[in-house]
Amino acid sequence: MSIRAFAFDLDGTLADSIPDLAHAANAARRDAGLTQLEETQIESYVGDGTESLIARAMAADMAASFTGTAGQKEALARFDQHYLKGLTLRTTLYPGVSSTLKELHDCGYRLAIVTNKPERFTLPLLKELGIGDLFEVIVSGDSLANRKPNAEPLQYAMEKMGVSADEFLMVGDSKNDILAARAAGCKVAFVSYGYGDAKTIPNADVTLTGFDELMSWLDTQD
Ligand SMILES: O=C(O)COP(=O)(O)O
Ligand SMILES: [Mg+2]
Repeated sequence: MSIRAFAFDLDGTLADSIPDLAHAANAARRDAGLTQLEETQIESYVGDGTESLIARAMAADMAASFTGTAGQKEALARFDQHYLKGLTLRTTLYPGVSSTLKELHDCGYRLAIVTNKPERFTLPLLKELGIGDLFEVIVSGDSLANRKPNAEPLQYAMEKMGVSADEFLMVGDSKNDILAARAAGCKVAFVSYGYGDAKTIPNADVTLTGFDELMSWLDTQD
């Protein structure tokens, strides 16, 4: 079966959102009287949703988890305020993303977003980046009971678009994207320019070093 539909991860795949995420996380740390962290350190905390990002960023510890303490809730509220004020101050689409998405859309492929980012950030971010109208399904980290690496968001997107797993390709930059695709039984492309650590990433069906390589890979499939 050939590919008819795509699910795209957002952070680290379509958009380089670290500068604004790091700025907001550091602003939440400043509000709590903590020192500023390097962007690269905050980058390593992204991928499991905003609550995890905040728990890790406030503790400066990858092993920290969000347990809903008063301090974490306060930090999350502060982060929300800061991030919503500047979702796209320094966030940009990666090279080739806009043109490739438009080409896929014009060719009749069905496009979805499957991100762990909460909906309150996902929807305005896609709009500000000028690509929101290209997607017929947008599944955020808090849209359903489970998020990636669970199969549920991909299964939901496939059902909404009426495509089967062998017609569906997940494109993402993290372990969660690959595990979710495997759990849902669909193919997966790993983009190596994102935030995932290639050393810890399970095997994907294809690795793309640039987003526009998707078109040439697609030509090889049937
Ligand atoms: O916000 C996150 O934790 C990650 O978002 P992503 O799933 O689009 O990479
Ligand atoms: Mg990602």
